[in-house]
Amino acid sequence: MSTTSTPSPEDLRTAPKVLLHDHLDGGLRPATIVELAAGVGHALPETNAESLAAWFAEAADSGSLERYLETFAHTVGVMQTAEAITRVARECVEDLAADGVVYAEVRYAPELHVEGGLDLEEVVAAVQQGFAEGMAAAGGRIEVRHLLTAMRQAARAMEIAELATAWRDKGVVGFDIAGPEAGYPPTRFLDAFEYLQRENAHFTIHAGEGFGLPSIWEAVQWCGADRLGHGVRIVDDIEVDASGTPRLGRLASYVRDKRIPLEMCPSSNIQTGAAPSFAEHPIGLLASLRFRVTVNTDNRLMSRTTLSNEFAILAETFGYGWAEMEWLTVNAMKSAFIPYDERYRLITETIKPWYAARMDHDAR
Ligand SMILES: O=c1[nH]cnc2c1ncn2[C@@H]1O[C@H](CO)[C@@H](O)[C@H]1O
Ligand SMILES: [Zn+2]
Repeated sequence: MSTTSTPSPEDLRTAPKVLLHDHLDGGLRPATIVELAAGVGHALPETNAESLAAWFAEAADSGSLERYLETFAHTVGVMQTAEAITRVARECVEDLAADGVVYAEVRYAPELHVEGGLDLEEVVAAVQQGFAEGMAAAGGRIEVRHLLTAMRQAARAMEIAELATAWRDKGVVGFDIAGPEAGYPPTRFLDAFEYLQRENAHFTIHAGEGFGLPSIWEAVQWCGADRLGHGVRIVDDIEVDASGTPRLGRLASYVRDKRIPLEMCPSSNIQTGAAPSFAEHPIGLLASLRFRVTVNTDNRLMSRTTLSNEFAILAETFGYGWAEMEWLTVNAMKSAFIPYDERYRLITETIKPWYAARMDHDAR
């Protein structure tokens, strides 16, 4: 299903895209961090926007998830007032809309934004305000929803899960856990996941990034995750023999058979050491085996990336053309946490017509 022409970065930017895994506190504009930090007296490693951008990319490029996460001290540190949070949320929507994203689920951990005296509700309200302003300014070109994250090293998952259900009709569509994976298995938060299942609510779990198969197995088979954040290590359950024939183990088969979406983030995975290189990134194998693969940014600031840039990397590395990009985009839209009729409408009215017209144009 390969198309002949390789899409240019500009083409990739205009194509309608869907983003399921993007951290609000991993996508700030460097200039905004500089301004906000000056306002609250937060000390930054660099005070000029361009040097700060380079610092984040370099510091996050450590090969370890734990060290990668240390850089968030300088984003979370300037997101402690309602005004700052609203501004960051509004700019996030603007930046995603400018990159051609038509639907996004943006996540953050409310518990990390209470150091300036806000309560959890006020944090979510501040984000919602910014999202609403950004969407209004984009004039209907983009829909953005929240996912509320609980931090694995903390013990507030149940509270955050309840916050997610309290806000479910006001912009929040799901729940997640993030932070260091090794030593913090998903079952630590089983009460929160069971609560969400009883509430008919949706959740994704960061699993198979900084730790391997046991983490994915717990996320899916104990906790009932609707989607997997990254999930790259599922390849450890796939054996490719000398003739190149892949054999799936039981967990990999289950994930593929159940169409459990994998929120893959190529650039981020290289930085944290979850994948050795773009060419060896598991997304190539998993997409060829028809897992429900989706493409995401994770942290645009730390990876100095955009969703269209992640697609450009895949186009270059694996030769993906418009057909593959449409498949990945429809996969993401099918996997979103908004109601079926809304997903269906975006697929049939926004996504499919655009790719059909584009491929038709190329075929002439
Ligand atoms: O790829 C990741 N794996 C695990 N945790 C992450 C990743 N990216 C960001 N965060 C963590 O999620 C928090 C809420 O957005 C961030 O503050 C960061 O600590
Ligand atoms: Zn993430």
